[in-house]
Amino acid sequence: MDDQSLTNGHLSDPSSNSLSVHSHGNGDGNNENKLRNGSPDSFCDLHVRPSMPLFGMDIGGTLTKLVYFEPDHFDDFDQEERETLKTIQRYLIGSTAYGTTGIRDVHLEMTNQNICGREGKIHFIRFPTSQMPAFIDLAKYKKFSGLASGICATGGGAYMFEDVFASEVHLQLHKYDELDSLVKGIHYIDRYTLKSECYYFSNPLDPDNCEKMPFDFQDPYPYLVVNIGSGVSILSVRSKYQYSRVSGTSLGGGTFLGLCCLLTGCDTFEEAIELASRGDSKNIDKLVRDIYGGDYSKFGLKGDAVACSFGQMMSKEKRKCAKKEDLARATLVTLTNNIGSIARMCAKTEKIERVVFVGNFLRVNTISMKLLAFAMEYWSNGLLKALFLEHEHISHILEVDNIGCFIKDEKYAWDVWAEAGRDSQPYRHTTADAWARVLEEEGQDGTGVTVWQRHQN
Ligand SMILES: Nc1ncnc2c1ncn2[C@@H]1O[C@H](COP(=O)(O)OP(=O)(O)OP(=O)(O)O)[C@@H](O)[C@H]1O
Ligand SMILES: CC(C)(CO)[C@@H](O)C(=O)NCCC(=O)O
Repeated sequence: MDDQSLTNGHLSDPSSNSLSVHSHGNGDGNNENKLRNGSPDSFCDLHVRPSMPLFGMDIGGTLTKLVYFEPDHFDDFDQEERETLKTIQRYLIGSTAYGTTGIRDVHLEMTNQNICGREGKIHFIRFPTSQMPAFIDLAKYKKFSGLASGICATGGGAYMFEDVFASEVHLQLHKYDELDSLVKGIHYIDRYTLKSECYYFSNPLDPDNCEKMPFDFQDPYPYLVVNIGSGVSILSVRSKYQYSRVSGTSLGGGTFLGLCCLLTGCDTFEEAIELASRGDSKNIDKLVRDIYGGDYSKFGLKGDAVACSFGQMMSKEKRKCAKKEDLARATLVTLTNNIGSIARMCAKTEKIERVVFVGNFLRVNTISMKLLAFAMEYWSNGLLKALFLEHEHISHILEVDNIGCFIKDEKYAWDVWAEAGRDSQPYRHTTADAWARVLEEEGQDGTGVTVWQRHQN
């Protein structure tokens, strides 16, 4: 359905996302991003106050995701910061709903996290990006800028709202690439041992025995990531530090929601999914048997496979009696199957067997997850495995991971950054030579490493 995106991987220029550690040779435009840890250029310009140490944002095309790392204690903050933090925390943790559209997903909370040497809990908050003006007012009112000069942000909105944050909230958005963030977020989960994060559906072809099962994600390479947000990005991940965006499609979660609202008059994603859960897409789609009267055996197409999505709607009579539940279900199935089919082709081209589906389109959406599990298994004769994550919007986590770059003390900053960004090994390197050795140990090109220096306060 989206041929162009199958052939054109839209790769971000690796050199455009300026990071603290640069290993020369990454910006060779060879369709591959080497994931590097570090901070943006603006790190060099920090002065007076460091960046907001406990927050990160992912400002997407539909939803803005905010993470808050609640430290177990505030001992290492000064009095003024402590007061501001407590005010913000009272507001954030004191409630699970903010205004009419902001939500804290309590079930996603991650306890016993160690971020940059601090123990604490990670909270996940989301609100529609369309509500950004209200969030900006709130950030002004709660004096976010009293705590820091900047905040780490990813997603397209980190670029779009950069100026307004600077002028209105007096916060600099330290920008991170959204796909770098996504891959780092996924890799963060192997440190989250309290609960199994990754899962799959056993027996996806047998609805009565199809069950959610934990999947050991300790050694996952290579794998494909299909990030279903407003649109869809597909990445091939070869190692912890190497990935490429192999494809994408504009027919994504935003398309489902937009079309569903148009066709059924619903207003929210939850409503759309609820309608779909009660609908039957067979009343809307044309199946192979509606065309063949049974299977099309020569090419292995079963009679109950969809031959033509929305094909019944060619008939005026059928349109008249189409129920909104059926329309919602057909929209969901159409979008999901199309994404599944593009994912399958990418997996084949990339010679990859594990496909991790993420993105908020999958939130409260077991229908699509089971459909994807079915499609991967059925159409690949059991070769491909569809995997899912409890934190389906995993990319937020990155920003917390980068907190190390922005804490106050220069020496400590480098240490915790190294710790946070480089597995859990306690590296103690602050020079370019030392970083070059670290990169080489990890099998990366360590030549020509430069280390950005932050201005002394
Ligand atoms: N409460 C919600 N409101 C709106 N959409 C929702 C909601 N919950 C789930 N969704 C679905 O999730 C999609 C957005 O997913 P996600 O937050 O991963 O993407 P995004 O970051 O906004 O988009 P992109 O990455 O393309 O910029 C929506 O298009 C919709 O299909
Ligand atoms: C533009 C982004 C990356 C924004 O997150 C996403 O919505 C997307 O991957 N859209 C699909 C674009 C395409 O490849 O056709």
